[in-house]
Amino acid sequence: MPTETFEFQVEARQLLQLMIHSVYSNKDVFLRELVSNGSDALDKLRLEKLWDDSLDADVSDLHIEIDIDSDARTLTVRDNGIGMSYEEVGRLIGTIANSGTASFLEELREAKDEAGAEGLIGQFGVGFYSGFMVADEVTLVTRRAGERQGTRWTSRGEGTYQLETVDDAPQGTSVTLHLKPADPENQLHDYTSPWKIKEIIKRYSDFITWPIRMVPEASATDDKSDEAPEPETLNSMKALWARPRDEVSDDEYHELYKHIGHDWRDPLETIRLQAEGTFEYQALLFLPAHAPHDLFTRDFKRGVQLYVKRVFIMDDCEALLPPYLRFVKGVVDAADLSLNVSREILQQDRHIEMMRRRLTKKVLSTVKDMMTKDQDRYATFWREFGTVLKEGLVTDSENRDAILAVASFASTHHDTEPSTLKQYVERMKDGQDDIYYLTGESRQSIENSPHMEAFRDRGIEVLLLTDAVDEVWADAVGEYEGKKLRSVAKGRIDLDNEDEETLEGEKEKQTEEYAGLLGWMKEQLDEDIKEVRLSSRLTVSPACIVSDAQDLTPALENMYRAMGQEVPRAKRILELNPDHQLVKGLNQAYKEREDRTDLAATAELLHGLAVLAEGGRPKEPSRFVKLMADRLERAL
Ligand SMILES: Nc1ncnc2c1ncn2[C@@H]1O[C@H](COP(=O)(O)OP(=O)(O)OP(=O)(O)O)[C@@H](O)[C@H]1O
Repeated sequence: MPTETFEFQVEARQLLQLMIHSVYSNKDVFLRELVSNGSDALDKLRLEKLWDDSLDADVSDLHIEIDIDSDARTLTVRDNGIGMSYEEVGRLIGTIANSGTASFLEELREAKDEAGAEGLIGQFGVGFYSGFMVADEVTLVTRRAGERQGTRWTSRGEGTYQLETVDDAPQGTSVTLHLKPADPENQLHDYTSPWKIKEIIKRYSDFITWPIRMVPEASATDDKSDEAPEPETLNSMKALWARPRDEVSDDEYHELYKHIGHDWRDPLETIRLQAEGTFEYQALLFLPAHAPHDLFTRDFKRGVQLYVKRVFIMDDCEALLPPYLRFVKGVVDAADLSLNVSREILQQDRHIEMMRRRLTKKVLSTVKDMMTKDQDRYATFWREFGTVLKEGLVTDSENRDAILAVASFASTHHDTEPSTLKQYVERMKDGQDDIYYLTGESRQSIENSPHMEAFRDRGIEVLLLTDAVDEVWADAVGEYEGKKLRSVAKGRIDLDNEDEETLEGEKEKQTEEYAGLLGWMKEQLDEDIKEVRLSSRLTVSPACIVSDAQDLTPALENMYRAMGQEVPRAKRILELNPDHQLVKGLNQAYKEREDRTDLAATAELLHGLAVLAEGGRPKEPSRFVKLMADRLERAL
C-alpha cells in the first residue's frame, strides 16, 4: 500500500497546536504518557492471550524499552504489547474520541492562566500527543499481535499525518520522537541524557508493573567488545498498594493516580484499605480534585481497576463501587479470585458484594473525615461531586444517613456558604417543625420566587436546591432526624403559630369574603387548576401556583417524560394573596358585576402571571400577550 496522507480531525488538530505551543510547562511528563500507553498495551496483550491461547503472540518477555540515539537526537519508547492495526492507528491516533472535546476546547480558550489550562488538558486523553511538546516529528511503528503486517504513522503535528504499511514491524508499538533542540530555560531538557530519562522514570513511572529497560548507547559505554550492552531496568515495579504505608510517599501515590486516573493533577484524597480473613484484598482509592467533563454522560466509564495478586485483570470494574461513586479511581487487588474472572461473574459474587459495601462505607467515612478536619478540601469535593453523590440518596438506602451527613446545600442563611442538614436543624426557630426547601433552576430564580415571600418575611431559613436530582432525593428521603423535608411550593403552608385564635378568626372571615370569587375562578380555570384558594405564603405577589404535597412538580413530570415514562399532567393549585390590591379589586368587581366576561380575562391573566413567576410559561403565550397588551392599552 502506498503512503497515504490524512488530515487530523479538527479537535485533534487544535489539541496538537496546544501541545506544540506547549501550554504545559512541565514537559518531562511526555515520557510518563508514552510509558503509560506502553504499560496499558502490555496489560491488554497479556489478557488477550489469557482468553485466547491460540493468539499468535509472544508473551514470554513483556516489557517497555527506551532507546536513545544522541547523534540522530531521537528517543524511542518501545513496547511488545498488543499493538494497533492500520485501521486502529487512524482511528485512535488521528482523532480524539471524547464527546466533551468541543466544550473542553471552549473552556480551554477561556482558561485565564496556565495552571487552569494544564488542569483542563489533564482531563482529556492527549497522552500520545504530548510527544509533540518535545519533538518536531513523531514516528510510530506498530503491529497488532496476531497480525502479519505493521503500520507506520508519521507526523510533524501540523494538520496532517502519513500512514503506510510495513512488512518487518515487530509485535507491539514503538514511538520515536525526533527531539527539538534542548531549551532548559523553557523546561525543555536534553532527553538524550540517560540520567534525565532515569530520573523521569523513577519519578513518574516507578510503580509500573512491567520492566522499563534502557539500553545504554554503544558510544556511551567503554565496552569495546561486539556484545550488545546489557539493558538496565529503571523501575522497581513494586505495587504501591502492597507496600507499607510509611514506605510510600504522597508523590508516589499521586503518580499512580495520574496513571490510572488519566489525570494530570494530584488527587484530593488517597484512601487505603486492607482486608484480611477469608477474602483478602487491598484497595488504594483516590478522590479526584475535579469532576471529569463526561461524568453525567451515559457512556462514562466507571469503576476502579481490578488486580488479582498484582496482576492486572480489568479496567473500569463497575462491580466494585456503586454508580454514585463512579468518579472514584483506584486499584483493588484481590487475593482469591480467578485470573479468568468475568464482569458477569463479579456482578453476582457474594464476596465482591461485601467488598463493594465496605469500600462504599470507607469512601463515605473518608468524606466525613475531610468534612471535620479540612473544610476547604471538603468544600472542593462537594462542589465537584456533590451532585453525583446525591444520586445515592435515592439509590442506596443502606447508606442514606451517611450521605446525608456529608451533604451540604445552598441556603437562605448565607449567600455563599452551604449548610448541612444538621446545621439547618440547629438553627430552626422555636415552633418550626419542618425543614423547608425550594427547587429551581438557579439560586436567583428561587430567591425571587413568590413562594419564598412569607418565609423571607418571617426569617425562616429555606434550602435552595438547584440540581435536577434534588427533587427526587428530597421526595425519596422525606425526613431528617424526625423533621419532614417540605417544599415551600407544595401543599398548604401555615407559618403563623403565634396568636392562633385571632388569626383563625381573621382567616375564616377572609375565606367567607372571597368564597364566591374562588369558586368562580376555579370554574374559569378548570382545565389547568384543581383548586383556587387563599394563600398564607404571599406577601408581595398577587398569586402563585403550588402543587399538592403528593403531586409531581412540573420539573419532575418533565424529567420522567424525558426518560420515556408516561405521566399524566397533574392539575395544580392557584393561591391568591387576599391582601394584594389586585386580588381585592377583583373580588370587589366580581361582587358588583353581572357581566363578568372581562373579569374572566383578568382571571386568566392572573393565572398566567403566577405561572411565569415560577419560571413556567403560559399555556398559550400569544393569547396571554394579547390580553396583557389589551389591559395595558386601557390603562394608558
Ligand atoms: N503503545 C501503544 N500500544 C497500543 N495502543 C496504543 C499505544 N499508544 C496509544 N495507543 C492507543 O491509542 C489510544 C490513544 O492514546 P492516547 O495516549 O492519545 O490516549 P489514552 O491513552 O487513551 O488516554 P490518556 O493519555 O489520557 O491515558 C489509546 O487509548 C490506545 O488505544
